[in-house]
Amino acid sequence: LSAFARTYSASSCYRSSSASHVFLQGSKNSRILRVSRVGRTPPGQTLVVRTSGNLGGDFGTRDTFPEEHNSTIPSSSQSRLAEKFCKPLPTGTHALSEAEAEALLAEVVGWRISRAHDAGLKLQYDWNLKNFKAGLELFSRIAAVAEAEKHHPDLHLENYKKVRAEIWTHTVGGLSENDFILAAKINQIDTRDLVSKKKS
Ligand SMILES: C[C@H](O)[C@H](O)[C@H]1CNC2=NC(N)=NC(=O)C2=N1
Repeated sequence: LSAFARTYSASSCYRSSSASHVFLQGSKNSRILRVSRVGRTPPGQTLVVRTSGNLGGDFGTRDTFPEEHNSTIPSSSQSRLAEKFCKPLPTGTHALSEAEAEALLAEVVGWRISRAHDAGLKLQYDWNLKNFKAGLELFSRIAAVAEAEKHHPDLHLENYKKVRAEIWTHTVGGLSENDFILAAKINQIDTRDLVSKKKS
């Protein structure tokens, strides 16, 4: 791999209609890359993309790219969780331990675990949106996923365009696999038309 090989924990990588573009949706924003060649790239393999410029901060790189670099397609584990379904938990199910939660966290790009001192663990994700209406639109897209899964996040819309989702399993008072499944499905929501382009 070239010295500039980068491994992106992109939440999803898919081709737009024109075969010349691949869309890498990163943890916070998304960028369109001009692809020098498009081939079938199964998850876990390396997709060679040619960028027309700097990818910017959300992929964790700030230096300008040389002509070509390599991105690794996210491992299939991310889609593994997104393909599962939330299920009612048997009574007495325990919340995941911190170690179990950390292990699953690797499969939900951009989410973090919050450890409120007196409460159980929660998953959190923040979006910076274009405007207030985009925030409400994101709420309704998340609501569709939550209703389908019968598993619901707390949603906050503050400073008119910042949305935070918090997920935990009320019945166990902490995290369960259901929370990570919901987070993985939320990661599949296309937010390109809602997120703010500038970093803030
Ligand atoms: C009956 C209904 O499905 C249950 O009350 C669901 C609703 N949504 C839920 N959402 C979350 N986050 N935790 C739960 O325990 C939960 N329980």
